Parts: sequence; structure tokens; C-alpha cells
Amino acid sequence: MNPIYEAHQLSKQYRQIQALDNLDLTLMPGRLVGLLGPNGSGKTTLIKISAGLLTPTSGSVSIDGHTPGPATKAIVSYLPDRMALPSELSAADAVSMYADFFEDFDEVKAHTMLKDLKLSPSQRIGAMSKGTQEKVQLCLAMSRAAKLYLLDEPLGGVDPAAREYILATILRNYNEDAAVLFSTHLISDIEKVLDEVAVLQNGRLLLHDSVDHLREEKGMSVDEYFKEVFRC
Ligand SMILES: Nc1ncnc2c1ncn2[C@@H]1O[C@H](COP(=O)(O)OP(=O)(O)OP(=O)(O)O)[C@@H](O)[C@H]1O
Repeated sequence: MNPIYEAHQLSKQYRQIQALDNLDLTLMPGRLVGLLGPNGSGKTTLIKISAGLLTPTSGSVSIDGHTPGPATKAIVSYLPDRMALPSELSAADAVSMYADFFEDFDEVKAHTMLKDLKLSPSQRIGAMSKGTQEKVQLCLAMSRAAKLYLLDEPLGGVDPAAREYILATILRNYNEDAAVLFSTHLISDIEKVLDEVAVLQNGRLLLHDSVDHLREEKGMSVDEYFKEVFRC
């Protein structure tokens, strides 16, 4: 089986700040991977480069054999870390817009998810709370049948009751040949669903391992390991 995603010697420099530093990361299809790391470790930068929104200073990303760009936008479902939809649209308008943009978008699935999360399709996005906006964006991102999902903090502002549903939805909705790269600080909430973790520190890959192997080798949960390594 070929990797769906490969970052090779990836670096990103913003003036004096080295946000990514010669990072190599390979993701295989069918894996749900948590992208972890303290604030400022480079998670969003990695996701944005992979989504084709930022250009690396050096190194490369290959997604299903393509450099991030128009070809990868058709196979990558990206969930940004902040609201990216026009505020005047309603949730139903946003669903129609996604249906126009993405061939792999399942409109019925999106409406079912909105209903399950008790979101009003007619409410204007600009009038929604931050957590509600995040839920709408997640419904849209997970209603695509993509090969790679890049989810930047999908649970950040979501209440604990909805987190369970969202995690179950991520697990249920993604096609088993797809990979999911999922950045989060809510490690204890998600480690039970993850196959692997990739941990960033100062723009470098500190560790990339299966959750089972990490727990066995370190004798602790991923959450405990993270707190131990990054204790302030
Ligand atoms: N547009 C920018 N201009 C300058 N520096 C930036 C910019 N965006 C990010 N950085 C810097 O790059 C580094 C990595 O930031 P990034 O947002 O990728 O980290 P992160 O791991 O996603 O952080 P968090 O967990 O806080 O969301 C940080 O030092 C940040 O200050």
C-alpha cells in the first residue's frame, strides 16, 4: 500500500520564526492520526501547507502523488481552525455551496449531521455561537468522501456532550481507505479513537507512533506522556 501523504524535509520560516524544521511525516490510508504538540509547535502551519494555503520555505508535500494545489483540493477535506464561511450564509446555504464545489460531497449526510447536532439549517452563520459555527464546518468537512481529512482543532470550542457525537461521526463517516490528520489539545478525549499520534515540538517531529505501541512502551496514556514531556 502506498502512503496517501508524505511530507519530506518540510520547513517553513516566518521572518525570524522557524515554524517547521525539516519535518518528515508519512501517513498511510485508513489511519486516524492525532497531530499533537504544544502551542506554537507548528501544527496549523503543517496543516495549512498540506491544504495548499501556505507555501513551504523548503521541502515538499505529496498527497496521493500530487503537490498541494487544485488536484489535491478535490481529494482533501480541510477543516480550518477558524470560521472560513461567509457570515451571511445560512447553514443550508453552506451545504448547497459545498455541494456545488465538491463532487464528493454528500448533501443528505450533511443535513443528517446538522439535524443530529440540533443545528438550525436556516440560522445565519454570523449569528451562531463560535462552537455552533465549528460544528457546522465539521458537518461540511466530514460529509465529503475525501482521501485525506485535515482537521485543525475540530473540537476546540465544542461542548463535551457534542464531542462524543463528533468523534463517533468522524469515525463513522470517513471512508476506511482515507486518512485523517487531526490536530488537538484534547488528548484524553480522543486518544481512544486514534490509531497513531504525531507529536511536534519546535517545528520538528518528536515522535510518530501507534497509540498502542506508545502506551505499551511508555507504560502510560498518550495524555500522561504528553503532560510529562511538555511539563511547564
Ligand atoms: N503568519 C505568521 N507570521 C509569523 N509567525 C507565525 C505566523 N503563523 C504562525 N507563526 C508562528 O509559527 C509558529 C508555529 O505556529 P502554529 O500556528 O503553526 O502552531 P500550532 O502548533 O498550531 O499552535 P497552537 O497549538 O497554539 O494552535 C509559532 O511560533 C507562531 O508564532
